[in-house]
Amino acid sequence: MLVVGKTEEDFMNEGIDKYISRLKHYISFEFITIPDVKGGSKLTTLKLKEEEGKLILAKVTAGDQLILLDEKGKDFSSREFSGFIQKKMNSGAQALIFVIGGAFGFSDEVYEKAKDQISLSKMTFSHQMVRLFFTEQLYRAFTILKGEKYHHD
Ligand SMILES: C[S@@+](CC[C@H](N)C(=O)[O-])C[C@H]1O[C@@H](n2cnc3c(N)ncnc32)[C@H](O)[C@@H]1O
Repeated sequence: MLVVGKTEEDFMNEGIDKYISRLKHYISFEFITIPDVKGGSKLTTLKLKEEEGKLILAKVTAGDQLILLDEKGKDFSSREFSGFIQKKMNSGAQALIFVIGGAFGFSDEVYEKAKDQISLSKMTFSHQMVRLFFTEQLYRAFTILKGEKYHHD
């Protein structure tokens, strides 16, 4: 998973770490933080997104699948999302790279490179909150795939 900028709130870091450690029972999982762009506050929003976009794309190698978290993306139930993950794992991708954008979202270059866009809700969450919600949903997806008693519907 790739995120832009550090998570500042300890209470969120605690939650994110909890789900990442649970996730690691099922998959090899890496949480990569793209550092804030230097002098970012002096850049226009467009330029800032372009600079962040370059840093994001620099982490992607051939065979990786880029999947963006985006409020305008496709929405899933948790069970549907587990099916999506299973299909992706069967597709032979080298790695699935889920990306959470910065405060202003993604550049056009990042959208062009992305294979899929996933929405957690039509509402916009802070880029920090989404890290916590999404690590929990990923964990939930694996418990569904393994038939474990975590998800109930
Ligand atoms: C504050 S939002 C950026 C909003 C910005 N208006 C945009 O155009 O994308 C920061 C990041 O959090 C993630 N995000 C926020 N709400 C989301 C949602 N409902 N579903 C999926 N991702 C979301 C996205 O990765 C987004 O780039």
